[in-house]
Amino acid sequence: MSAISFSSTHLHSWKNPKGFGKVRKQRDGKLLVKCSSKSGNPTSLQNGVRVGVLGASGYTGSEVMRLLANHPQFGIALMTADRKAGQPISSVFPHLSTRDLPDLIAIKDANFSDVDAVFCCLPHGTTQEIIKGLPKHLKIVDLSADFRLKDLSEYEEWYGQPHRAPDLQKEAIYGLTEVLREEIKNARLVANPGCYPTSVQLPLVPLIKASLIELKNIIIDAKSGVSGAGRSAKENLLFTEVTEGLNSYGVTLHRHVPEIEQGLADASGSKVTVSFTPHLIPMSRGMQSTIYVEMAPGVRIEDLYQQLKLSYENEEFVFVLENGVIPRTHSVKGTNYCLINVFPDRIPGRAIIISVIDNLVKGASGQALQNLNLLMGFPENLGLHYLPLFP
Ligand SMILES: NC(=O)C1=CN([C@@H]2O[C@H](COP(=O)(O)OP(=O)(O)OC[C@H]3O[C@@H](n4cnc5c(N)ncnc54)[C@H](OP(=O)(O)O)[C@@H]3O)[C@@H](O)[C@H]2O)C=CC1
Ligand SMILES: CC(=O)N[C@@H](CCC(=O)OP(=O)(O)O)C(=O)O
Repeated sequence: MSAISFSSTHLHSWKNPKGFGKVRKQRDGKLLVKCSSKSGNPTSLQNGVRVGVLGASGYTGSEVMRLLANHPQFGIALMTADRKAGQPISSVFPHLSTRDLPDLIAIKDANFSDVDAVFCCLPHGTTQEIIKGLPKHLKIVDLSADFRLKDLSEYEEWYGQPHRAPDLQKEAIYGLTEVLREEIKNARLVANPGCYPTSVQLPLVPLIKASLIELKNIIIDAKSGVSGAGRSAKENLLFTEVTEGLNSYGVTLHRHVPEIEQGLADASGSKVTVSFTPHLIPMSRGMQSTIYVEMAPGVRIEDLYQQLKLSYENEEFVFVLENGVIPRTHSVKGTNYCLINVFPDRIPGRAIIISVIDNLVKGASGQALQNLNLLMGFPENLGLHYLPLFP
């Protein structure tokens, strides 16, 4: 299989992009998703899904809107913000000015009776209180970390506060699509994975399930573009602090450690402890996890490679590159792809795995759209046909 190929379904919906725009109710009560751009021809769609974007003035919110521009079934019914509530999207995100979108409003002013589903793109901590107050008919994909950890005491330990919506937390399904697809289809609330945990679990889960690697001595050296930290102003994110340098952070303490360990423990059936060090690199988006593992006795590098190839041969968004080809963040920029490869370490018995994603797409809004497609009964690839921006 070539590294990047498209099925005919891809090409069909890629060539005929409809959708995106405001949702309006017609006199006969039928739903009209008015799909238009200021520069393009309006098209309309009956019985479309009315989507709300909570936190639409942030990076993941804006990425949801970019992706929905290619979606044939979802229309944007409402968009919320906090400090920027009351502003038109064109003043907050000039790059979306060409689109006919609702103005940003505060969540307290939102009417959810005309909405079917929401992307919740809010800061973790505040999210659980907000989701607790949402009507029960809504399907929700939450991009924050609030509902990812199954063990509430672990949540409290790593997030420094007791969980304020424990019942909802029990209901939530972890949204690593390629691993939990069947559970996600029947969920109401999906906890979309963190970006680092996505880039780490996609290569490791199949290898652990096949008992090809040891559960000890897993070392993850991960690097993220600055958009991973969100759009709000922070001193450590100033241009002067970030440019021309590499900044490690959260050494041994990052809150993605328990999320990664939870996913790997689910795959193995026993406890897993990892070394994980994230770094901020001077680029806007993109993420690489370089993972050092010990192979199980008698296992060869070819076995790891074949297992990964086999696990992902029918997956659209996860690709194992040709032997020896090094995954690069440039190759996934703006796309929902995760590219993986595995290399023999010079230390006998060890392997080096490299995994790259775009933190804002497969690491956040793209995977969230993949999940909402499943929740609403659509093919999971709908609206996700983007080739990378390269170079
Ligand atoms: N950035 C990334 O790569 C990834 C992010 N995530 C997670 O997704 C979520 C969103 O991240 P991101 O888009 O980067 O964050 P941003 O900081 O860019 O955006 C946050 C959004 O939430 C709104 N908001 C902030 N506080 C409140 C509040 N108290 N009540 C209501 N709305 C509020 C903001 O409104 P306003 O602008 O008006 O203040 C803004 O729209 C976070 O939980 C993050 O951890 C997950 C994976 C990757
Ligand atoms: C560069 C950067 O700061 N990245 C964020 C992770 C973003 C993400 O995936 O995280 P959550 O959804 O779990 O918040 C961080 O390290 O906290």
